[in-house]
Order: sequence, then structure tokens, then C-alpha cells
Amino acid sequence: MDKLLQSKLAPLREQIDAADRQILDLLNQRARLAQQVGEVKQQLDAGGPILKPEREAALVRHLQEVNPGPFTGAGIAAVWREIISTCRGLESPLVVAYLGPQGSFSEQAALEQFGHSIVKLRCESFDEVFRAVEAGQAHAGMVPVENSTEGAVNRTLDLLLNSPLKVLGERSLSIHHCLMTRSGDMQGVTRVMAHPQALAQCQGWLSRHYPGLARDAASSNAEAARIAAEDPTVAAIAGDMAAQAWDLQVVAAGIQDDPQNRTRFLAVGTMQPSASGHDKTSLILAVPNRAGAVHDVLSPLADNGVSMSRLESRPARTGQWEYYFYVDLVGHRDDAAVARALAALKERAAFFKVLGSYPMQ
Ligand SMILES: O=C(O)C(=O)C[C@]1(C(=O)O)C=C[C@@H](O)C=C1
Repeated sequence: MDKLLQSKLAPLREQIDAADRQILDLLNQRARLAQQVGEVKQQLDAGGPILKPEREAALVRHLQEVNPGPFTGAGIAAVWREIISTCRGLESPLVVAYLGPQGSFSEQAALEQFGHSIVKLRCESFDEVFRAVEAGQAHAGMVPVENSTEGAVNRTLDLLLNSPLKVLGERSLSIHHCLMTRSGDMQGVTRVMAHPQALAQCQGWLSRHYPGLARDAASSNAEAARIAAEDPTVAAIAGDMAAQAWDLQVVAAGIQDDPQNRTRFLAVGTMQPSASGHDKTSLILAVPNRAGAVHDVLSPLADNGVSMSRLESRPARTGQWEYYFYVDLVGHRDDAAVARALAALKERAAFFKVLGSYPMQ
């Protein structure tokens, strides 16, 4: 019986081999077409952006819509992310800046957003990420903007307020933290290091399991992993990508207090995506300091049937109890209803800045 079943495998595998050769031919055909598109784009706009986030998003969504299966929608997203990344890289290398070192969650977000065929520019701070993109050393930057446990990443909000960069994409990652050391146990470990956000996301677990351990802030979790790789008295909290990158052993996995812990990252750059048909718009508003002002300022959204997917406030630091409001809307700034709502918001707000419209994840 086994033999009969075994004999079925070889011809099936031959068919897989033949299908793979067809896929390979088609991939090369696609790569050559993308190179031609790249040449035309350079003739149209020399030195202009190769990256077209709206085209990438629309193309993947279309394939998911027409897909008869059994290949899954998630599989399409993952495979085409890398196909597009490779084709884009053949047109021209895309440099992406983010908070390093190797193995950081920002690196994971950058790879999930742009695929693996990018040139990585690892930075030491969020400020440096913005500076690198503003100076033209990178085409895009990837920065965390909010975490489901800890709320806003304030430094990113402040940088978005003051930078000329635009938001061109978003990526939400589930964040699973691990405790890791060189040896894989906690013997001789006197302190635990991580980015303050990660220490906060794991504080309950740390207090229950290692109440006596000193907690020290690092500039990133991956930086904490790098230090732990050198110093056996240090345990790091970071993702498993960092454990692999720095050859550390995981002592405990999934130690974040909220099992559903997620972080949303924004891609920033100098270009502005056109509408993909499924977009978000991010903006910052300041509201006059009087009763009912927030409600009044935001009323054009409801009037125009535009939904708000996020509202975050941040002190304006004027000492007057004034706030900046970070608002995400569903729709592109070129959509008629959104354009009408934005025009009315601008008229009512004391301060108004559109951070960008971009494909919704
Ligand atoms: O259509 C384009 O403009 C391309 O450059 C091709 C392509 C792709 O591989 O499909 C690659 C990069 C762009 O970001 C969008 C799409």
C-alpha cells in the first residue's frame, strides 16, 4: 500500500517542478517589464521616486479579489510583497531607514512593508531616521507611532509635527517580547535591558518573575540584545529576530502583559501616494482653547460622511492647556468627500497639517 502511495509522489513532484519553471519564466518576464517601467518613469521624472505605494497596494488587492484559491489571500500578500520588492530593486535600490540595530521590530516592520530587496539604513534614534530621509540618504523611513498597550510613541508624534516628511504607508505588527541571555538561563544576571516601551509592556511579568532585577533603558530592544550578547550579567527583552541576530538564547517567550500587544508603524518619505481606492489620511489639528471646540472643529467629518479611525492628543507645550490632535481619517485627500471635510477642518482649526494619504493596511 505504502509503495503504491509512494509511486504517486514522483509524478506529482514532476508537475510541481514544471509549474515552478513556468512561474520562474513569468517572474523574469515581470522583472523585465518592471525594468522598462522604471526606465519610462525616469524619462518622465529624472531622479523621481520609483516607489508607488498605491500601485503596489492596488495590485495585491486585485489579485486577492480575483484569486480562486486554494492559494490563500495572506499567501498572495506575502509572495507578491517579495516579487514587487525584487522588481522594484531591479529598477533602482530602495534605501529604508529605521531604528536599528539588526533584529529590531522596526526592521521587521520595514521588511514587511517593503520586502527584503531593500538597502537597510540602521539608525540610532527616531530623529536620525527622519534626518536621513529629509537629507535624501534614504527614500523612506519606518517609525513606530502607537502601541496597543502603551499608547502613542510621543517622539514620533513630535517629529511628524515638525518634519516636512509625508506619511506614505502603515504596517501593524504583533509584538511578542522574549527575555533572552547569552546562556539561556538567568544565573549571574543582575539587570534587564530594553527600550522603555518594552519594559513598560512587560512590567507585570517582570514584577512577578524577577522582582529583584534592575531595569535599565536601552535606545532599542535590539540594542539591549547587542549589549546582552557582550555582557552575561544583562538579560534583554526583544523580539525573536533579535535573539537570532545576536545569537542569544530565549529564557522566556511571550512575556508582554497583553498577549494581543501590537505596534503600528508608519512609513515616511518625501513622495505622496495617489489614491489606491482603500486609503487613510493622517493629519494634525490644533483647536482653539474653549468649551466644545473639539466637537465643533471635527463636525465637518460627520457632515461629509468621513469616518475617523484614530484620535490622539498631545500637549502643545504652550503652558496653556492647548493640545495637538492627531487624526486618522478613512479615505484619500483627493476623494471628494475627504477633500470637502479637510477644507472645512482647515478653516476651523487653529493649526492644520496633512501628514499624508496612503494605502490602508
Ligand atoms: O508600476 C510601477 O510603477 C513599477 O515600478 C512596478 C512595481 C511592480 O513591481 O509592480 C514596482 C515598484 C513600484 O512601487 C510599483 C510597482
